[in-house]
Amino acid sequence: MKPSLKIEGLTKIYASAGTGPKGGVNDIDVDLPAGTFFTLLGPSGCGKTTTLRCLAGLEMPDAGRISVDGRILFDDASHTFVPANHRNFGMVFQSYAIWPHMSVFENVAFPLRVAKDRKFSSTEVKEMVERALNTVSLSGYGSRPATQLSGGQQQRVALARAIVRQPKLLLLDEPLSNLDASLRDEMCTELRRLQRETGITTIYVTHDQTEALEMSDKIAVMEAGRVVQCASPREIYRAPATMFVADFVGSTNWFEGQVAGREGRDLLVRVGDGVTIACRTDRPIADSGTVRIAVRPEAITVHGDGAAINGNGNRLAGKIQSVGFLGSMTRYVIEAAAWRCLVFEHRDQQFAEGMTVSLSFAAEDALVF
Ligand SMILES: Nc1ncnc2c1ncn2[C@@H]1O[C@H](COP(=O)(O)OP(=O)(O)OP(=O)(O)O)[C@@H](O)[C@H]1O
Repeated sequence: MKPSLKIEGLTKIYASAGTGPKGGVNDIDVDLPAGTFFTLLGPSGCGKTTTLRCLAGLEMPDAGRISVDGRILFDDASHTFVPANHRNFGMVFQSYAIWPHMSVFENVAFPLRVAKDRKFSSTEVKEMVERALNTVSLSGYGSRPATQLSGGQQQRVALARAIVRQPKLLLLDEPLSNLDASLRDEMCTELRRLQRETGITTIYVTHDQTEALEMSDKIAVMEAGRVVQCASPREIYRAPATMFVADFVGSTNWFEGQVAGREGRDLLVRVGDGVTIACRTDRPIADSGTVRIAVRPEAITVHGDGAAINGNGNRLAGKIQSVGFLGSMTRYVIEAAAWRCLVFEHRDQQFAEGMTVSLSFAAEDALVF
């Protein structure tokens, strides 16, 4: 696939008024093939919006280089900066900013009417607006006043306006955060469909890990102005590069213990009196010292006391502390070797509070940090 967006060493530091930490982003590298749905994911203040604003041309970076389809938009070395209105990017922000005094048609036509680099004939405008409205499933809504639309429909109008000029890049900053939960789910699916159909390279900003995992081809997890891992949703979830990523994306059980040696490909870690966890790891970890182990709640299986457990892997004795019925799964909180473990099981509830049980999980599911 041909490359689309390339960001190299992007840095934007905001001068802090006081002595506190400086905000912004530091040394961001991203290289995406055309047509990627790419998500910047991280907690509040980690630099997602700053990165997006630098891409949009709304912010002047301090250093680095940004190019789209080989066209350089920013390069500090050659003092290149293409202003926002010459980038032809579509943008949708949290407050989707639909103009209430205009019809749906005029809202979507707006970027074509104000375009400085091209004049569009009225036939072109009509065709382009109708195509955009059709893409967001709002054909026939053109003459409606924008104020007579539901929140979800207004969001679609904002999207239609963003894609009407068939932009090279679509920039979305938390576009679903003002919608209620069921509408958000629907728009998640809709956005993904729209992106696949149009093939527009999309940069999506969110702090919601579920949205990120569900929609993205690739995710960059950000922490304190830096990208700490950039990978597919599966890899981010299954092989988090740092404790921060393991903690931020999905739920994790943490154990802490002393390295007790190695057995074949496994590192053995003592996490309690006579309790050792085997962790399959390729990371270079010293044969002594303290480490932390992360195990996902769904990687653990609960067995009845004394039940035969097939196969190799880790075994811990435990006691059920609480049971929660969540419809499609059961959530157990279990005390095991003085650790509090969260377990998600898709089987119907089989164990009750206070029962003695055994937990098992594979060495491959015990990630060591
Ligand atoms: N104009 C500005 N002046 C000074 N500091 C800023 C400015 N804009 C952002 N910052 C700081 O830069 C850091 C990154 O902010 P940014 O808005 O990019 O984070 P974010 O990840 O998008 O957060 P949120 O999810 O809350 O929107 C923060 O520490 C923020 O306070």
